[in-house]
Amino acid sequence: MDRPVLLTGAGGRVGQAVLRDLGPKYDWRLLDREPLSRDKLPEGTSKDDVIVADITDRPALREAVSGVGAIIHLAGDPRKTAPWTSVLRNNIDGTQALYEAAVNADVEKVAFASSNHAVGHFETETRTPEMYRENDDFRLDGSEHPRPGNLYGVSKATGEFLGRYYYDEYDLSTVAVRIGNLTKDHPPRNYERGHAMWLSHRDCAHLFDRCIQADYGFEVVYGISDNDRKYYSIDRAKDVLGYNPQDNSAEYHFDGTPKDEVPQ
Ligand SMILES: NC(=O)C1=CN([C@@H]2O[C@H](COP(=O)(O)OP(=O)(O)OC[C@H]3O[C@@H](n4cnc5c(N)ncnc54)[C@H](O)[C@@H]3O)[C@@H](O)[C@H]2O)C=CC1
Ligand SMILES: O=C1O[C@H](COP(=O)(O)O)[C@@H](O)[C@H](O)[C@H]1O
Repeated sequence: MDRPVLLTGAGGRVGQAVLRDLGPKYDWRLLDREPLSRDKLPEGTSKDDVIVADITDRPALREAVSGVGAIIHLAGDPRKTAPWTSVLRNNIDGTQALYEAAVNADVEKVAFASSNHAVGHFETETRTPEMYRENDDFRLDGSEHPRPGNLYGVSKATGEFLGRYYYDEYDLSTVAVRIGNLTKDHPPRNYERGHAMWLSHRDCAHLFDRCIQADYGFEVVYGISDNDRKYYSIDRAKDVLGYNPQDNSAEYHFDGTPKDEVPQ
């Protein structure tokens, strides 16, 4: 990518995981509604590369996307309990504003942070908890229709549809990454579902790197590490994006301690 990359929601958990590994690789433009402290900025980035603005601020977005080649769109309300008023504004209106600005600025591709909660209602009483276990072969692969588990999930499914529309109507390459559960250094502790959908920090950064580098039209992929326990297939991410994850929750005990740790 020879043009700048816009990262929205740059100050958050996913944004910081991306910047920690990909910081030196791209010419970044960073947008967040909260100011970013110096320690959140990759080396070589200055305050001039930071736009402190709300994602629904359309004039600010127009400026933010000018000259940009690709966008990683993370800004939004990430709470699974978020109320409708918040997801409507931050996640749905904000994502539409982002796509509109992207098309008008001839951006090449957009990677959108969707969520496991866009498909939460596949986790039915009859399937759980078996589907979280290693020997269960139930898989979602991204070709299924969303079945949101909450209003936050509805907003993420809507973001995916916006991507579909902007690709079909304007040829804007889009990938929706249904992110599992991002935690640093170890899978979520004592949480079966979390072990099945763990996304490590380095796999997260690598996956979004592939979203910037690869060629695609419209895609929906799952963003998890290569966990032995899984009910999301990562085949599409591997085949289309060249995703090559390094981590696996099976290398950790259920309490999150690494299995290969030498006892003191
Ligand atoms: N952390 C995870 O495991 C997962 C995250 N996601 C999605 O990834 C994205 C990032 O999530 P996290 O980094 O965990 O959340 P976070 O809350 O740590 O970061 C979100 C960032 O976006 C900014 N932001 C929020 N609303 C904004 C607005 N209206 N305008 C501008 N900036 C705004 C916040 O200031 C914050 O810095 C979200 O869209 C979330 O739904 C999806 C699945 C799992
Ligand atoms: O979409 C999201 O999902 C993750 C994992 O969900 P959980 O139900 O296992 O907590 C969540 O941690 C994150 O905040 C959210 O944005």
